[in-house]
Amino acid sequence: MTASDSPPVSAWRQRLAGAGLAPLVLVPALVLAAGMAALLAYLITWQNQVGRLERAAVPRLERFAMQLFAPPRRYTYLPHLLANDRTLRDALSHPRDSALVREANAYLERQRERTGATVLYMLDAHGTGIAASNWREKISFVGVNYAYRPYYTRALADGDAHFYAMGTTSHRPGYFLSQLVTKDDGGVLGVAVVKADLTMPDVRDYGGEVLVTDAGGVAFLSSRADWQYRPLKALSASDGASVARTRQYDGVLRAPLDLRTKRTLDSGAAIVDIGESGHYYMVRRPVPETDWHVNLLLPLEDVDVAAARMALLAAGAVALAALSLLYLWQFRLRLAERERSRAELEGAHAALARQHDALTALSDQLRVQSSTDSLTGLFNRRHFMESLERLLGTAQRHGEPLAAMLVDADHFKRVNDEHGHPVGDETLRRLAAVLQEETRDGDVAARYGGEEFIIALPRTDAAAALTVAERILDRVRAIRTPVPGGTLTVTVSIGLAVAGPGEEMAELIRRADAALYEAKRGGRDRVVTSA
Ligand SMILES: Nc1nc2c(ncn2[C@@H]2O[C@H](COP(=O)(O)OP(=O)(O)OP(=O)(O)O)[C@@H](O)[C@H]2O)c(=O)[nH]1
Repeated sequence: MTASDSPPVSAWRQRLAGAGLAPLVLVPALVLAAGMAALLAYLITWQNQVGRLERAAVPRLERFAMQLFAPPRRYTYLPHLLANDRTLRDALSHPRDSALVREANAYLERQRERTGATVLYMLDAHGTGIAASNWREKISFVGVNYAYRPYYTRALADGDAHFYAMGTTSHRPGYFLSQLVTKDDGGVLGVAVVKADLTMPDVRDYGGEVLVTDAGGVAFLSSRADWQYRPLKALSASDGASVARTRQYDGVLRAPLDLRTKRTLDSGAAIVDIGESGHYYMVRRPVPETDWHVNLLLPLEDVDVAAARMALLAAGAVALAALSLLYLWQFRLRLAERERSRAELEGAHAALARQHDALTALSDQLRVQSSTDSLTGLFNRRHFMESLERLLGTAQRHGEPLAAMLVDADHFKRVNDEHGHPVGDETLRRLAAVLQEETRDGDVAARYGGEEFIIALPRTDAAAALTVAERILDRVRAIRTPVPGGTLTVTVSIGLAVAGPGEEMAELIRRADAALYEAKRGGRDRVVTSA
């Protein structure tokens, strides 16, 4: 098949529909369209909802940081105060003097109560705790060496320091403020330290979870109790070693949270899964002056549900629209089909009507032919006999006269013999024309056989019929048929009979024939009326 003789598109469409192929093509197309719409709606809704979360997340993080770090800043003055206190300096100078140390402990205890800080303590020049506000407690800082802690080393180097860290003894995160304590001669006497615990601010209205993680990713502050002291992911070897060395999570560190990053967004935030807990939008910020991070985790279940709902709606809408279009299309096809059937029916009907007309014409023609004599155009003998039978019946019912006359050409054999058969035929046609012209409507003139004619004249009595016969004789005498060398004239003899009451048709004809015989015998070219 070439391009030029391929069927037009509409024909293909009809073929598709007709062959039942439409569902094979349309159903997958519909499913694909609905699927695409669902996907698009899902992505757009998801993006919008996450955008909304993202816009809300940053101010929450800032608020959190403010709440977290506001309290410790209140204590910046305190280490300096301790470093210059005579009692404490005395205790540092004479650490073996238990009375001085007791006095220092009591002083620190009072200051702690007054200020609300978590622990106040004094380290000697080697970093060992000499006096502490928690000296009475089971886990006291007295006697513990903190020389490796940055707040100590930095104070030695810089005079003072502030430092956020996990407490190695308390295992609680805090804000450490330190101040170098010097002797009057400038030598190092020790370091005064104030620790303010960091506590978890109230984040109930954040719509999610907040975690503060250290450099190794351990969540040391968490809005969810079961996430506290758990690394976000399994600790790296070096982080594990560091945790072991500093001993800051001894006895509290738990299994990793198993955080898996699914996607990183342009903003730097990420979509993560946390173990079996679910699916979260996660944004994190470093905490200034520390190696910590604040992490905000917002659950994405609602976003997923909203996106899925929109996807479902979009797919439904597309499916509905597509089904409506399909229905319209089918409806149009069916309309076109019906229109075509109607046109076909009308065509068939018109063809039938034409056939019917042709048959009627043929039948008329046959009827005329079957009742007509082909040479003269007059009725034939069979038709005449049927007509006479009917006319005779009518005449007798109404008591009306009916005449019958037999008209026979005289010496016609001679015409044929002398001038040939065609001249004979022409003569017969001219005789027939005279008979046709001389009879009225309602009369029936027919060729009875050979050169003999017969006429039925209803409502005609003998006298009237005689007049007609005389006129026929005259007209025949006047016929001039051209023949080689001149013209031919003919005469006819007529036998006339008028039907008697109740007379049979055969009898009437027989009497007319007898009268005709009389006319021939009487010399021809005349009319004889049956008695
Ligand atoms: N040309 C022609 N001749 C016909 C036709 N039918 C009959 N004839 C002839 O008419 C002639 C009739 O002859 P006959 O019956 O002997 O009678 P006639 O010669 O007319 O003599 P009369 O009737 O006694 O006057 C015959 O020669 C037939 O052949 C016809 O259709 N055409």
